[in-house]
Amino acid sequence: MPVNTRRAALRIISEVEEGGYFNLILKRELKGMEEQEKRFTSALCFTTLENLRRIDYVIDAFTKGKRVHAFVRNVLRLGVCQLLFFESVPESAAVNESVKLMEKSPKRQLKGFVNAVLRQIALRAGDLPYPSREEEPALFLSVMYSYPLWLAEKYIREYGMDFAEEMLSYKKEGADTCVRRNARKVTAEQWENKLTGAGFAFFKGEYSPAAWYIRNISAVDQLGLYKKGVLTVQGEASMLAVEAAHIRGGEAVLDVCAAPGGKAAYAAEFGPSRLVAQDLHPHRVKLMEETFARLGVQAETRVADAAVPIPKYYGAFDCVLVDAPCSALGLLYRKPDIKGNKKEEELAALSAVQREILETCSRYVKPGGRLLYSTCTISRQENGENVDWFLERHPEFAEGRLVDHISEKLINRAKGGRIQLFPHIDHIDGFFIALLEREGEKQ
Ligand SMILES: C[S@@+](CC[C@H](N)C(=O)[O-])C[C@H]1O[C@@H](n2cnc3c(N)ncnc32)[C@H](O)[C@@H]1O
Repeated sequence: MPVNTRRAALRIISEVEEGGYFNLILKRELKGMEEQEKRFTSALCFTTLENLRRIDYVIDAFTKGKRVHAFVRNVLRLGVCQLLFFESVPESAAVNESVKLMEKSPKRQLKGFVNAVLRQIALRAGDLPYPSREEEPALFLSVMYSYPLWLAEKYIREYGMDFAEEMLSYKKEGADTCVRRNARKVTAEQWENKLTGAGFAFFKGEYSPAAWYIRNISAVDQLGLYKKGVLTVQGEASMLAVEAAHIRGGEAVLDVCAAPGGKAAYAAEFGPSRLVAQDLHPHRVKLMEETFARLGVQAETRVADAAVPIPKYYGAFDCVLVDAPCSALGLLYRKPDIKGNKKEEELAALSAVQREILETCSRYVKPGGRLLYSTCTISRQENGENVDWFLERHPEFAEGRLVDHISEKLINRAKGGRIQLFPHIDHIDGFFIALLEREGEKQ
């Protein structure tokens, strides 16, 4: 593989390290490359970021904890990544190509150091000094699967070591994109022909009747069917959250954390007479309006803080969706660039906001109506504990029968009105869904 691929990879991981968006930087750097070069560069960056803690642990062990300049560390990271995870790259190429990256750099005087460190690591590749699973279980999980130590400790505490390891070691297989048919633009009968006509290989989702997976597509927003609004990209777990709300034709529906509009657009398919979709951030409301325009969805959109009461909404909605801002731990398995940066303090702060939003928005539910609380996280603090807290304060609400509104394949996993989905068990995003019903006769 020519040196330009590794140079591009070096620029990408350096920029991500400085806070840049992986997908955007990757897209820029891949422009103009041959297909094979694109595949190698993407895989090298993805694998390096996905295994960053493990790679750094190895580098630190072989540089005896010395401070290593950021540029040199990134060169070493790419080299170690190839040595540990790329069987197709010979050891000599992994080392020599890394040394070449040093040659034209301001740190070229350290190319001997890079050469020596990588050669030592190559020699010990089958026998690296990782932490012991028995003696330091949390450190072992954190290093081997490259997650923050606090998260490994939390998962061990909440789920036990074996389950925690299954969660943290899970990797997304394949490159399938989950999409939803937009019933406004294409009938169920036309749908498969449309996908076939566009040359896609595709298959149906396992849980949601609306979920379809298209194999190996990139730049979805450039596809004709996407631009025309025939399909939209949405995770299957997110579809399940909307289905759990069992919205019926003619109902008034409010989505209080709605941008960029995925769930609200799906909610529209169930024929509400009124759909209000709001979000805190004006730029995200704009994105949502673009989504709705593309899909032909009619909704009242608004910028609003869901924690601040709107008295005219009291008792006005049959169904209120609270798809709360959350720590997104359920998505980390497919987000190599952010999985290592999550901060524990975030969780308590988010839980407080989620409670405020639940408290405020529960008032908008009509007697006999539903409050659907969802997050894309795996954190009891943000999920079950919030629902317990809410139900304790609101005896007028009770858990609904989620089993009536969720795929048969998930019935055993639902407890009362709630379900926690796990990527390593369900092979979809790690969502939490809770269906809460307000007592009283539906008018
Ligand atoms: C999980 S995302 C929503 C995804 C959306 N429901 C969908 O399916 O496309 C959470 C949203 O909550 C918004 N948000 C954060 N704090 C909020 C608040 N206090 N009030 C309203 N929206 C808020 C964020 O801007 C973000 O768009």
